Amino acid sequence: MSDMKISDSIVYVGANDKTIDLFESQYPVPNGVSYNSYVILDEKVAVMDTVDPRATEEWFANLERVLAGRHVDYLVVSHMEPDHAGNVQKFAEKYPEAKIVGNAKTFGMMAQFFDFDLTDRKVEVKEGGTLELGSHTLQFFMAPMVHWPEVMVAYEQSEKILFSADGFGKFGATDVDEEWDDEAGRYFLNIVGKYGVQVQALLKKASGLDIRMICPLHGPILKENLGHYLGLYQTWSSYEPEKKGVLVAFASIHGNTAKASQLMAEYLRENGEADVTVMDLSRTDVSYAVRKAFYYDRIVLAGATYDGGVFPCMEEFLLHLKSKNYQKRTVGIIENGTWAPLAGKVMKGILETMKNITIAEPMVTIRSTVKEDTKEQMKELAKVLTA
Ligand SMILES: Cc1cc2nc3c(=O)[nH]c(=O)nc-3n(C[C@H](O)[C@H](O)[C@H](O)COP(=O)(O)O)c2cc1C
Repeated sequence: MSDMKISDSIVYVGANDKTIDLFESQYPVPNGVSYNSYVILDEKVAVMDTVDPRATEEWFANLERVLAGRHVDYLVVSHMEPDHAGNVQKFAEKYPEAKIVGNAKTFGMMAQFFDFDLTDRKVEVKEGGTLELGSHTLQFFMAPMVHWPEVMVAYEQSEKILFSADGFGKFGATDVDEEWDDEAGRYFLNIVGKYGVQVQALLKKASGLDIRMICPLHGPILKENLGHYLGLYQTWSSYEPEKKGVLVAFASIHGNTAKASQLMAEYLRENGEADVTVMDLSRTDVSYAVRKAFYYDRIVLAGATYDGGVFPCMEEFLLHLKSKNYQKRTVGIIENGTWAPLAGKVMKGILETMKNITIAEPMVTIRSTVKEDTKEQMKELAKVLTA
């Protein structure tokens, strides 16, 4: 990849990965992912994070070219997750003159991941601490659990750049032209979503800084319209919906619950609901469903009964939502069962363990296929949900 100039003194040296199957062994990334890394060239030279071991060679080649023979003074490690810190030991061996910058927790983890001598090489920073590079000064702010405990972000004071670690990250390689909100939302809500309170704390610290540019560790560098991105982070981290609308998410074995879900969407639209999305949980990766569930203010869960419980893809979806702190939403429930419908009870049971969830009545029970009486129940539920 060609070097990307961030400014006269700052250069991008990261790499795009378009061959990875699942990011974090879990998330499909149809447009790949980038592992961002930056070099600040001043009287002192600082490298901001390493990259995933999948991109080691490309990163070292980028780094060498940009350094053009200069020594490295500091490697700043924002956190120890291997997709960014995977090359810390290799870097430390290749650049023995470089000091490693982290906080107390970073160094505790570094010893767990690696086995190299940090004596005389550690620069331990604390909240608000600074690192002088010449005309550039990095100031560090701790961002615990956004999304690992040792995370810290760095604010470069002269150019007003926030090196935001995984904050403001996005799936997708940097050379792919795609809209930011959806893939950044899927990244945030699935990966950092659980830690809304901690993200709010970081946003509060950021509000005291004059930020002109955000350099995250995944996805594009944000240079314009920063209020848009900060606003979305505010919405996501406070678990507020992005838009008024309904997700109808279904788990159907033989297709009847799927048909009922399409019908439910029709009834919602007939009641004036402008934005309704229907999703097949068997055939949609759960990370997209989680993103859409947070996007809207309401959801209808339609699940077939399966072995005395709910069809597993619905249960998995609900457990993901619970682990990401899904809350502040109204939920309608449709269950289907042929001999002993139980899916509704199971779905309700999981929902009741979440905060601020309102379950809309009536809960609809379908026995195998939709009949007139179930149509009436669904129409009633649609009315309640759109009231
Ligand atoms: C393996 C399997 C297990 C099932 N277990 C139950 C059950 O415990 N109770 C029940 O009422 N229906 C059970 N059903 C029936 C489903 O709930 C049935 O598919 C549903 O009523 C029709 O909806 P669908 O076409 O969306 O799958 C089961 C179906 C299958 C294939």
